[in-house]
Amino acid sequence: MRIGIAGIAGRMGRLLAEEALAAGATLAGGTRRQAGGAAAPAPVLPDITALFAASDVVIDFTHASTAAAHAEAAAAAGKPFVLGTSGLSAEQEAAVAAAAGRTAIVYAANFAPGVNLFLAIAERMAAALPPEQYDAEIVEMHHRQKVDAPSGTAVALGRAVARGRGTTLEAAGTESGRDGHTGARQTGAIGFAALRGGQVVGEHTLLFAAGSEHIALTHRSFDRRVYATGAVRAAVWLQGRAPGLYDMKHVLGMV
Ligand SMILES: NC(=O)C1=CN([C@@H]2O[C@H](COP(=O)(O)OP(=O)(O)OC[C@H]3O[C@@H](n4cnc5c(N)ncnc54)[C@H](OP(=O)(O)O)[C@@H]3O)[C@@H](O)[C@H]2O)C=CC1
Ligand SMILES: O=C(O)C1=N[C@H](C(=O)O)C[C@H](O)C1
Repeated sequence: MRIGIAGIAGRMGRLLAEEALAAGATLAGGTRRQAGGAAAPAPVLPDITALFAASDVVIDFTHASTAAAHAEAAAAAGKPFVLGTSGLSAEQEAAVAAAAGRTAIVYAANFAPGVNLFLAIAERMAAALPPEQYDAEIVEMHHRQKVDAPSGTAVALGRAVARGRGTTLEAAGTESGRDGHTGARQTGAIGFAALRGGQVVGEHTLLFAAGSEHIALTHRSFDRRVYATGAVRAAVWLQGRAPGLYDMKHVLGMV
């Protein structure tokens, strides 16, 4: 299997190249935004179209602004696509979903198995703890280079809580970046707080706070290789898959 890697010189791109080779795949090459900077571990191709032409599957951990065009390139080439980029807008997510009508796409906020179990548990906790009594707050911390907030995983946790409560994140309402005279917390809203500093790989805590008790669940990643291993696993799983929008719970057999 030939794996192509968008953003091959990035933090994730370099690990994805190592994990693709470790899984016995061939590295078809990669793309990058600009010449120069960190060395790429495989040939850099001129653009995403050339990358799809050279690959059986492309893995993309780059920037939200590229997601819609990359998903469209996957659909045009009829090749499967693994998308791990975070910070997509509703419009960008809709474009990815539309492309998945024509080719198989795994789009996941987090490729670590433990986080995907966390998402399933979050939904069950939310279903059991009434929003009138239990305020849901999500706290995440990442390395100082991260460019988007809240993290994709934090948003996925918020969506899981909303689903467990029989609603959506949009309908439940969110509170983030509290500062100054914010007024009292809205009942049922889902709170987000993002910390940035040092080289923290990724930490997420989901807290349900009631008048007389708190319950909190935390996931910590110590090595971002866990994401690369999961993404390569998704690339292998996609081979021969029918068009559709999948996520890591499908790859892990959790549904
Ligand atoms: N789903 C998951 O499990 C995980 C998701 N992520 C997400 O993956 C993404 C990348 O993270 P990370 O590897 O740390 O980031 P880096 O900044 O280290 O790497 C990003 C790569 O993408 C390229 N790139 C950046 N912007 C653009 C652009 N506008 N057009 C084309 N290429 C671009 C860069 O190219 P160049 O080298 O030329 O600068 C670089 O190779 C983030 O959205 C992050 O949140 C990260 C870890 C796990
Ligand atoms: O940028 C990162 O590093 C990470 N991004 C993903 C996210 O936004 O949730 C996954 C992981 O937390 C690392």
